[in-house]
Amino acid sequence: MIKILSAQQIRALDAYTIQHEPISSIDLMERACRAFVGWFTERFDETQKVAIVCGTGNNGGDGLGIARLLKMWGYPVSVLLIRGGTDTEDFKTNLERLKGKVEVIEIASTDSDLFSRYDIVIDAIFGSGLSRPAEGIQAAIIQQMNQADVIRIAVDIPSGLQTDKLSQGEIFKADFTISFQLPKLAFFLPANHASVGEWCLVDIGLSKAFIKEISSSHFYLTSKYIRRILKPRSKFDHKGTYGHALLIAGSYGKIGAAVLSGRALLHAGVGLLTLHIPQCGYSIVQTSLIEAMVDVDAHEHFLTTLPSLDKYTTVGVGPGLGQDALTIKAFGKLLEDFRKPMVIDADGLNILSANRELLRTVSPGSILTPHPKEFERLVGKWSDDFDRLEKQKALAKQLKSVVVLKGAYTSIASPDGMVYFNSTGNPGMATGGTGDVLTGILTGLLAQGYSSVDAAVTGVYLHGLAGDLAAREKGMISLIASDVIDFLPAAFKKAMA
Ligand SMILES: NC(=O)C1=CN([C@@H]2O[C@H](COP(=O)(O)OP(=O)(O)OC[C@H]3O[C@@H](n4cnc5c(N)ncnc54)[C@H](O)[C@@H]3O)[C@@H](O)[C@H]2O)[C@@H](O)CC1
Ligand SMILES: Nc1ncnc2c1ncn2[C@@H]1O[C@H](COP(=O)(O)OP(=O)(O)O)[C@@H](O)[C@H]1O
Ligand SMILES: [K+]
Repeated sequence: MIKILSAQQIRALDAYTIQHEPISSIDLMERACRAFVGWFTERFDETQKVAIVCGTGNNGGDGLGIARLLKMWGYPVSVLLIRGGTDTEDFKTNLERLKGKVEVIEIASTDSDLFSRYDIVIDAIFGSGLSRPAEGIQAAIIQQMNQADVIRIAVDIPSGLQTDKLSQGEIFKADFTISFQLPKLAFFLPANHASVGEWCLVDIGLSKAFIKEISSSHFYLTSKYIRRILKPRSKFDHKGTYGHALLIAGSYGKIGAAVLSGRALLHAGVGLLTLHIPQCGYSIVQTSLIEAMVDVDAHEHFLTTLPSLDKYTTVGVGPGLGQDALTIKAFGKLLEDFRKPMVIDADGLNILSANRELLRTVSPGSILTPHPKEFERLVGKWSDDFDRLEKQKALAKQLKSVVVLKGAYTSIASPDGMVYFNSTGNPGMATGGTGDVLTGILTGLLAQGYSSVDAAVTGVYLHGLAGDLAAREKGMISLIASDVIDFLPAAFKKAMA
């Protein structure tokens, strides 16, 4: 799991590394420059004409160092320098080291067309030291960089983008952001995608001991972390070891949701599965999910009655349920009677939004899986992505449950204020039914005894990984929810390898 640190914590991390490794600040900067150049030279050849736009802080210092190294590699490089503010010591040193090696053009206005003779523009104006929106000459140059017909690459973070709070004003629109060691919170928020582009991390040897010790409430999920959670099977395990899940899903015209969810639940490793469905779904489910048992509702078309709940380890509820008055009543009774953690999705969430008194009865430790529209119904409109994140944390705390907000970088908020951003998944999964698949996986993991947070984190990761493996074979456009289920076994194998 990778910690996501605030701008202030990143500064402290830099300072700690310098003091305790120990390494001089300029040598650390040189390491950052080399790491950037390592990434760059693997992708672009020496025919590319490169402009590096530098400010006068340490991000600008990085830019100058990168210019010197790229020149050594044989790239045609120019530095465009924007004066203003105080020059940092490492900036000054790197400017000195550049003398006679690379052309440095000081730019004081944007009158001329600065970028038409370049193929690639590297942005080193502001890094994590940005303290207010870019304005004046910096803003005008960022604007011109954004309009130029070039490949845009940001050093550490796009200039103008705040690391951990709402950004305003002109922001560099990177095709690639090469970030030093740790990702920034800003990278995970939808509104920043156009600025951050495709991002990657390069290791610059910042203190691992400091990173381990420092507290953070934001994390980025890694395969290593998931492998540690997943439990291998033991010789004498039997189906009772892995729980009996009850899935309440489907209504007339939406029995497919129950089938998708149920299939995923079985492949997630549950011991036993019973589906509770309306009568119209009986033959469909019995023929398509032969491993599952079926309990039939009193109603032909939707949920109105509940089976006896005692024997179930956990419940997954919501996909394709509909919102008939009788369904709402049965759902309310389910929340009241089943006091163990359960997974609530789709119409389960919509019913909660429309019948807010039911929120009080959500069993602590449950997992709620809204997509952004369902989340808006639950918490109201948000003013920006940071506000949305706060609302997600608040709901998790209020319900003492895990709130999984689905989308790119699905975020998982735990009741104790932690947020985990998922690293798997792709836009091929933006297709009907993939959410139902996730509900099945999460219910399956809860049934097997994983804690709610572990089940949510692991399930979201595996769901995305299955989607990635499916997309590799089928492509994103043709990918359907069933493909995600088909690749779930491969995802489990890969995650546990
Ligand atoms: N030893 C270190 O501290 C290392 C720092 N590194 C680089 O240093 C960067 C951070 O450097 P700095 O802290 O010097 O800051 P920046 O280079 O990000 O910012 C430059 C300066 O601009 C000022 N400023 C902020 N917002 C402004 C605005 N809107 N308009 C005008 N001026 C503004 C700031 O006060 C700061 O002095 C990182 O992003 C990274 O690129 C790397 O070299 C790795 C090592
Ligand atoms: N652009 C994307 N990147 C990664 N994952 C995505 C993307 N779009 C959708 N997904 C994933 O697909 C699933 C969609 O769920 P949902 O909207 O509930 O679908 P449905 O209700 O049709 O089942 C979520 O798990 C979401 O994270
Ligand atoms: K930058």
